[in-house]
Amino acid sequence: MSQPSPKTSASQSLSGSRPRRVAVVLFNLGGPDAPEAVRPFLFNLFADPAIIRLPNPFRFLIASLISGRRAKPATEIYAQLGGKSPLLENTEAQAAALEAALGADPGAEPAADGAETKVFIAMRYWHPMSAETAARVKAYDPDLVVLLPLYPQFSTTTTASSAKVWHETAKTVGLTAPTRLLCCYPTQAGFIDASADLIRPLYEAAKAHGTPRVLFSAHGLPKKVVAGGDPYQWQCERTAESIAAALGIEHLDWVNCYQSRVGPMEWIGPSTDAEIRRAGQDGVPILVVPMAFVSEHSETLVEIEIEYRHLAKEAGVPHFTRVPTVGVHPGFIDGLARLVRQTVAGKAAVCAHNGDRICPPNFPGCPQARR
Ligand SMILES: C=CC1=C(C)c2cc3[nH]c(cc4nc(cc5[nH]c(cc1n2)c(C)c5CCC(=O)O)C(CCC(=O)O)=C4C)c(C)c3C=C
Ligand SMILES: [Fe+2]
Ligand SMILES: [Fe+2]
Repeated sequence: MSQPSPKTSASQSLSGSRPRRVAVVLFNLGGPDAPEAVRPFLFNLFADPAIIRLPNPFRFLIASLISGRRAKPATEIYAQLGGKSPLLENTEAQAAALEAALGADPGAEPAADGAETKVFIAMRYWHPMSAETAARVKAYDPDLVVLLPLYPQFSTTTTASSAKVWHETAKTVGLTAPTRLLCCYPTQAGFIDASADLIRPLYEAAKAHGTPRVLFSAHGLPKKVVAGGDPYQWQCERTAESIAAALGIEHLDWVNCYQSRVGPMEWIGPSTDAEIRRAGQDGVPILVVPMAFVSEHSETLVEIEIEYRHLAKEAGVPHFTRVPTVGVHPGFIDGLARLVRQTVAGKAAVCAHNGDRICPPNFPGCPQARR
């Protein structure tokens, strides 16, 4: 880890000058790093007011109850991955790739003007969490902080929850540098083209088994959250249409569906399992594209790879393909680097879900329009 280079003034304002030292903070969910961590990880998740919308002490009570009940099945899920989630190591690989991409091309557009950039990780429900990362970012002493969620689509349950905790924690540790949140990028070219790139050869291979159907499968949300104004489903639909268009396959058979439901509430649909059964009835091969996740973890490596593959076999689907997440695909990483540069340059991308542009006022599905 390099030492920060000297700056003219620690409290240098951004107005009228480009930042010289930028901290990019990647937000992700976090996952248990050992079997003993599963229950406290789940407690942190269900104690989040963005997930369980109750005041305390009821929320903590419910979180304690649900995490206790869910710990056993969740531990079994993580046991299939060696007892831990691979999310942190995969996010670290993305952080290293992004840092390299940001440092590698000083001539890129828009120019970063020689700003030194360091990439950090703040997980929401397991380590490293905001408190430890905010302290490390403060020690780096940046003159700009860019918050970059590894969630292409904005949700109150993910990006907004992480941003809220980040701002509270930054205040607690005395991190006062100007901070910009890059809210979302569901149709950003780098993300979309990298996704299409990964699908194309697998689609060609699946054609040997019939005309494939592409299932763009996103993590679901309770219907109530969407009815409350969460733009996540709207943005997921835009991602699915954009990847489908980028594939450039005539008469492509595709559907947008939702996985990973937990709890008794009604969730948005159609569900991925219902779509797998329908594909079985129709006798078509399927490709499952995890379009709301950008790296591998339990929801892709267990739920899709093991559980859905098994369900597809039972349902009579002739051929099942799990498409990998974009991970460190150079097109995806370069797309993120471009968004960061735009944000640093103050040009755009504070809200990047409308391509690479700031959304017009009250643009449907834009989280900025709801403030
Ligand atoms: C697009 C990203 C995600 C949204 C939206 C989201 C909402 C959401 N999640 C739960 C409950 C659980 N999620 C769990 C795991 C998990 N969730 C996401 C992403 C989103 N969640 C990821 C990346 C992961 C995987 C973590 C890992 O494996 O490392 C879990 C734990 C696993 C399990 O028990 O199945 C729960 C529980 C809710 C309730 C919710 C919206 C209200
Ligand atoms: Fe989740
Ligand atoms: Fe937007």
